[in-house]
Order: sequence, then C-alpha cells, then structure tokens
Amino acid sequence: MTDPRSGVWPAPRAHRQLDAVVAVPGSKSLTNRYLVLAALADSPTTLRSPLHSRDSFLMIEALRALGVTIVELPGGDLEITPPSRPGGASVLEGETKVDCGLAGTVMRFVPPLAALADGPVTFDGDPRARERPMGGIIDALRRLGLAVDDDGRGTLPFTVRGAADGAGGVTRTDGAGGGPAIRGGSVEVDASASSQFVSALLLVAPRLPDGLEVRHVGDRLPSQPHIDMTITVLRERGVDARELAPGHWRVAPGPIAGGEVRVEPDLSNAGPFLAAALVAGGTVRVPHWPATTTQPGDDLREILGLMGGEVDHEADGTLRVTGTGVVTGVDLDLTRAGELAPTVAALATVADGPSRLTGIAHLRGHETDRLAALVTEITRLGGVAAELPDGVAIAPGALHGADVESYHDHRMATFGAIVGLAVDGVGVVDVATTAKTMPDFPAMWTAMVASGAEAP
Ligand SMILES: O=C(O)C1=C[C@@H](OP(=O)(O)O)[C@@H](O)[C@H](O)C1
Ligand SMILES: C=C(OP(=O)(O)O)C(=O)O
Repeated sequence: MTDPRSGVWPAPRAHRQLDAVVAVPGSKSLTNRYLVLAALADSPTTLRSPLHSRDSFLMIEALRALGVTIVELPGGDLEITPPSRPGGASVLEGETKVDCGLAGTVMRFVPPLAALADGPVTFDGDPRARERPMGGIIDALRRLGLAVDDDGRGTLPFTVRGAADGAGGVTRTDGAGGGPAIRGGSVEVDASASSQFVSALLLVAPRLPDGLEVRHVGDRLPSQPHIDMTITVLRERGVDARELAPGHWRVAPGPIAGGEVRVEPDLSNAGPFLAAALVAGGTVRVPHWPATTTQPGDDLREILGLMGGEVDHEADGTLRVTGTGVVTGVDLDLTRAGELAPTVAALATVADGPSRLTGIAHLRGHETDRLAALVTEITRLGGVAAELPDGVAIAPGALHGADVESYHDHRMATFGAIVGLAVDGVGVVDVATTAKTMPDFPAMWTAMVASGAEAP
C-alpha cells in the first residue's frame, strides 16, 4: 500500500521463488489502433478484451468528442458505432477539443482524423505532453493541405482546421460537405522521433479519396514492429495496405470493415512480470501469448533468454519463464523495441555484469526523457549508469534502497518495482502512474511476489 503521507509505494522484496500465473490486460497499441479503425469503419465494431486504462480511456473520449458512439458492455467489451452523417459517408464532428493526456497514440493517431471532421479540432495534453515531438505529424498534415494553428514549436497544443483555405474553415474536396478536407496522395515524414507519425498517417489513409503513400525520410526509424502492426490491423479490417520497400508504405482508399475483433494481451506489459522470474528466481507464466504477433514485446522471449532465463512457449499458448535469481548483462540494440528498454534496464541494474542498450535515442521524447531518468534512478539506487548518444550503459554497483522517481512514466514505475525485488528498501514514487496502461499493476505485482515457495 502506498504511504498516504509520502506518496511512496514500498516495492515488495522477493523472499521466495516465484510460482505465478499472470494474466495481463489487453495491448495498448492494439486497443487504440482498433478503436481508431472502428471509428472510421462502415459498420459497428465489437472490441473483445480491450485494455481499460488511462491511454485507452483518452482514446475513447477523443473519439466520442468526434461523434463516435462507444458503449462499454458488461464484462468490459466495447461496442463502437461510427457517426452516420447525411450522404452515407461517415464524417466526424468538429468544433471540439481533445485531451491527449500523455498518450502518444492519442496525440499522434487522432490529429489526422481532423481531416474528416466538419470543424476545427484542438489538441492539448499533460504538461509533459507539450514537450513530446509532434513536428512530423504537423508538417505532414500541412503538406497534405490541412491548416494547423500552432505556436511553431512542433508540439501540442495546436488546432487542425481542415483544408488550408486561408479562412481557417473547412473546405471539402467534394463540395457537398460529406467528404474529407484533403485527398491524400503521397507525403514524406521524418519519423526518426517516433514511429507513431507513420502509423497515424496510415490509419486515416483508407478514408482519403486517393489513399496515401507515406515515405520516411529520416536517418533512422524506431519501432518498426509497431508500423507492421498498423499495416496488419488495416489488412485485418479489409484494407489494401502494404510496405512497398523499407521506409515506404501505401494504403489504398476503400472501406474499413467493422465486425468483431479480439485484442491480444499486452506483451510489453507482461515484461516486468516475466523479468521478475529472472530476478527473484522461480517461474512466471503468462497465458494467451500469441503464436504470431506484431507486438515488439514478443522480443522478450529472446531477450530474457539472453539474460539468464529459460523461456518456453507451451502448447496451450502460455509463455513460461524460469529464472535462478542470477541475471546476465547484455549488449542489445533495442531500435525495434524501445518500449522494452526500462524493463531491460531494470534487469541490467541487478545483473552480474555490464550491459549496453542502444538504438534508443528517441526515448528522450517518451513519457519522460527515459535515458536521463534511467541514469538518475540507477545512480540513486547505488548502481552505475551513463548516458550514451543513443542509449545507456549500465554496470553492477553496490545497490541500496531509495525512493525511485517515476516521472509520470508507467515504465519507470515498473522499473523501480523490478529492482525492488532484489534490493531492500526500494520505494516507487507515484506508482499510480502505472494506470497509463495497467491500472491494477500494484495489486498484480504484490500477488505475484506472494506466490511460490520459500527459497530452500
Ligand atoms: O504505435 C504504438 O503503439 C507505439 C509505438 C512506439 O512509439 P515510438 O516509435 O515513439 O517509440 C512505442 O514506443 C509506443 O509505446 C507505442
Ligand atoms: C512510449 C510509450 O507510450 P506512448 O504510446 O505514450 O508513446 C510507452 O508506453 O512506452
């Protein structure tokens, strides 16, 4: 329980080998993509096992503000009905404001939808959200013909006003008030700060009269699996979407199907629990691990193996990870899966040798500057860490208890919890920030630590 006076959650120390089954909630990335596509679909969608967390709530509220009807069914499934406007085309409502909170998926995926809205849409978010990179989206929307009012910093807040008609109003390409404000066609985007810039443009593309070809022009592209995920969910919904060449995608115009869709568990959020088996020793099982997936969290199977875990994907789909309590350092390029960096960094902090995590310069623009945060917090705990141009180097140190700052970052909070398994007296400031993607984290973590048998 968090101490109400200090706001610090005492991270439970593992005194026994774990033996836990942890059912993790639905994927944030899949839930928020399916919600966007359901809002643009030509019939209602039932979303089974969606994530319920701050990020999905912000997406639901954003889409409701644009006129989409979203009803929560008993048991938590969601029924999404796109607005049905005159002329048969489903066009979104404008004249509204969207709170993006700190959700990258909301601040990147929703602004392009303003191309389909019948009035201006204003976007803002948490104080830190105003520091996260948005320039790629703002520039691309302008190049496609939308007017975006901002203060020139390339961040929130800003207003998307439909076509750049000089009057700040919405000019419809079909002249009848029923179509999008832009035609699509092709656009270049520098997505080196976030793969979400590419995903955002691809998600709206089927509803643009000319579809959209997107070309990445920066020198590096993080989180490629998340772009593959976007292409895959578009295709699942009947859209002709494909990668033409590395860094070059095309989505054809056409209807987006509704129907029923089930959300996979969030494999990145499974990460801290599976990592716990390596730190505490014992076994953690995560059921319903997909046989094939575009989630970068699937890379944990290889990473946890490299760091000393025994990893087995069982016949019934359960992922089983067994550890000894001894963690091995690694040298890893996490370009594909930067989202896993705080979890891997926690393992590296308690490892018996040095680690280097690279390919993750863009983490400076995540919920917090994660490279700076990791170095500060590892050092606070007595570990040894240094920032690299594109990552962090971590080495064994004399670890001791301390209160780990979470910086409104769910993954910094879970970082503290993982280290706390092995070190007495670790606290996590504002553990409730895990509600961004996993509101039940503290209770699930406590139950996992209490599982299993006393170490011999
Ligand atoms: O598209 C997505 O759902 C995500 C893409 C990645 O963003 P970046 O490419 O900005 O790292 C990832 O880190 C984030 O957690 C989710
Ligand atoms: C970077 C992350 O989130 P966001 O979707 O807000 O970018 C994350 O969850 O690690």
